[in-house]
Amino acid sequence: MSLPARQNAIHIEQLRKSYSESAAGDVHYIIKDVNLVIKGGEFFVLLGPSGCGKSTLLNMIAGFVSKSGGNLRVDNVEVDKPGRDRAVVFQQADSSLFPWLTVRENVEFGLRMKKTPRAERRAISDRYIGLVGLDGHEDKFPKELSGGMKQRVQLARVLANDPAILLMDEPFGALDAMTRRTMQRELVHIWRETHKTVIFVTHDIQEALLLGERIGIMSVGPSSNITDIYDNALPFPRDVASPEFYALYNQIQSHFEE
Ligand SMILES: Nc1ncnc2c1ncn2[C@@H]1O[C@H](COP(=O)(O)OP(=O)(O)OP(=O)(O)O)[C@@H](O)[C@H]1O
Repeated sequence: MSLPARQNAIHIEQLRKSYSESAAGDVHYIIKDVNLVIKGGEFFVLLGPSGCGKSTLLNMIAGFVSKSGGNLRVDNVEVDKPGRDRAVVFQQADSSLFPWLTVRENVEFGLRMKKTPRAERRAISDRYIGLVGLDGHEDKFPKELSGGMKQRVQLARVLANDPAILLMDEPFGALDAMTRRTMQRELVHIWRETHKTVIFVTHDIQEALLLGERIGIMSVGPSSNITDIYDNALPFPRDVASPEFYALYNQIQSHFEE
């Protein structure tokens, strides 16, 4: 019998994406020949400069963007559309929350769609509202919340639907530094508690090192690719002031210099 941590693995082979083909038949690839295996339960960070194709790759795994070539399988099933096993957390929580619903109603929205009984819905929303630190705010509307609180609601809503794979596209990019640090800590806590597979996109090296078990470096586009993968076995909670953290930071930064 396979262990739960082995499920939800993602296999990517020679994956390509192009949006255009010139009259001469030249193909302009955004990403080209990406090969990657992500283990179930792993926290994987995709790190790369702006415009290199991180979101494109994430949206292909989500099933929002079709591939132009290669293979992309989740649990050995080829991805060709979005699925309940995968959920995306976007940078802007505003666009994903319903302004006319309270925090609790937003968190329970997917469960309502699935016709989960009321008592069960309540128990699940209580759990995740608590997990993201929003106890006491259940009856507030999005307009009454700060940016960080809205991002927590988005995360609680995604978690309430219990996807096996969390696809996070610079989810803390719009937050102030202190809130961002708190959210990073909470995400690590949630990941260690729920054993979900996480793919987290960022262009911030420190964020990548605070979160990831492995960090995949994407090259500058076009025809972007994952050029290097770093293992990050530093213990949690990670200490940005430790010599090991600093050494790994410098190693990764050297990719983006010149
Ligand atoms: N629908 C589209 N049609 C054509 N080109 C697109 C489309 N979506 C993205 N691109 C191009 O693909 C490239 C990669 O974009 P993508 O958003 O994946 O990069 P990114 O690494 O996530 O960038 P950032 O860090 O700035 O968010 C960019 O050059 C972008 O212009």
